[in-house]
Amino acid sequence: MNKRAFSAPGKALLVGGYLVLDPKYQSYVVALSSRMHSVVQFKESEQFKVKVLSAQFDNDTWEYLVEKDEQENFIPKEINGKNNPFVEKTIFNVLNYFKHASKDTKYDVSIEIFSDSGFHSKDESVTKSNDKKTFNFHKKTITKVPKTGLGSSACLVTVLTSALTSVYLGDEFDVKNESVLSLVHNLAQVAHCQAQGKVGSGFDVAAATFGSILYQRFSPDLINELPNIKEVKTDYSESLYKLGKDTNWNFTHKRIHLPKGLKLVMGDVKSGSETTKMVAKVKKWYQDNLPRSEEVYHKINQGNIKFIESLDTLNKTKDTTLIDQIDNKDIESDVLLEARAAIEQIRENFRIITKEGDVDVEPLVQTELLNNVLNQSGVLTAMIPGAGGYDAIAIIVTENCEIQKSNDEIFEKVTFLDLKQEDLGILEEHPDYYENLL
Ligand SMILES: Nc1ncnc2c1ncn2[C@@H]1O[C@H](COP(=O)(O)OP(=O)(O)OP(=O)(O)O)[C@@H](O)[C@H]1O
Ligand SMILES: C[C@@](O)(CCOP(=O)(O)O)CC(=O)O
Repeated sequence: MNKRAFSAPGKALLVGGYLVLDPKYQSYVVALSSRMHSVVQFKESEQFKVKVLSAQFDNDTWEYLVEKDEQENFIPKEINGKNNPFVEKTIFNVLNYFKHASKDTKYDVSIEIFSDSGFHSKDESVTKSNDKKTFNFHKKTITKVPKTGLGSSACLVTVLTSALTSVYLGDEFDVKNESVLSLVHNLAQVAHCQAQGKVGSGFDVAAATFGSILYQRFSPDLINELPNIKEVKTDYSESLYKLGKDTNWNFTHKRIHLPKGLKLVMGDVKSGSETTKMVAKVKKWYQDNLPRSEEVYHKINQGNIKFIESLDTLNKTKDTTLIDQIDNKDIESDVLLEARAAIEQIRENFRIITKEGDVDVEPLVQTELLNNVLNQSGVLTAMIPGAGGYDAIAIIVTENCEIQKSNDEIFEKVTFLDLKQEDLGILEEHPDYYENLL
């Protein structure tokens, strides 16, 4: 049996929350060292089967028999009554994409999923390791273990898409090849949207695939226009093939990385904010308050762009005193002040939405926490990532700064996550590194 392994990173949307849903706005998405992994093995078989095992979550297993409907579309059917829409939609899309190329070849595919500890609360878990990797094992099924908000479903879909695509493409599946990444991205976006039942901005799947990026979304019509095979009797694979391979998705995913000497620190505060409800409330506030709401978005966007530009300037600067200025709480340089002011402009306007829209984008407790964080030495700036709410904070600090070890009572409710910014998205991993975890 062939055996290969892949991984994809979690994400933090540092600037661009809500605005990223509109293709006209840019966002700054950081990929994280917390990764999801897939280990895939397959052989040709009489019966088409895909088995996915996520042993860390009480040995969760999903086993699909793949059959064809009247229109010859591949339909995965779970045989033990277990449901995981993200797994099912990924299998559905990858298999139908390759339907024509694969002719009638049937496979028996087995995929193991491994998830780095950053994605879920470690409470009540035990670690298992070999000399290469350590993973946390939970007593509960995946849906019962609290998440930290790093985008586990997007990473899962991305590594599963990689695993299944590698079955079909063999040696041509090279994750250093941009067209391979584009194909995985396109198929993973489709599967993720279908599993979520909505077309989000897709920044999480884009970061899982391409790594840390400036992101501007694709048009939601691309996915909305795919046929719904429950309503229309049609060959789905034809439309999907065009969308996966021959369509220009027209989205931005330009590589970025944090400036030298700086690092990202993420703090998990308390899970509980529901992104879908928050997005609905912010959209309602926006519609009810036009044209003023557009001005608020405009100011947030100005802040986003100022932040992106100041990080770009920092990436190019030769000024060696800047890190000391941050460490000594003596920030004088224009570019550092600009980066701070940009985030303040974004936060100020998110607080307007919070108040007027009655939606906790930057609730008072988070405002107080972030303001306290800004007073610590070594801190350049701090924000609520993504949709905001009570979930998390993101802090950009100097490499020497050890804020995550602080005993200051302001961090009483904060659990710092053991992760860092990473440049790359999908990586090919060594399949043996996942064996004999004890
Ligand atoms: N390790 C895993 N094994 C199997 N399924 C997983 C795994 N991680 C995530 N999933 C799937 O993803 C679902 C969680 O997706 P959901 O969109 O609710 O959270 P998320 O992507 O982590 O959200 P956020 O963007 O807020 O971080 C799980 O219920 C499960 O179906
Ligand atoms: C509010 C939104 O812009 C970001 C949500 O980000 P997160 O899942 O909170 O990291 C929604 C989206 O982009 O799909």
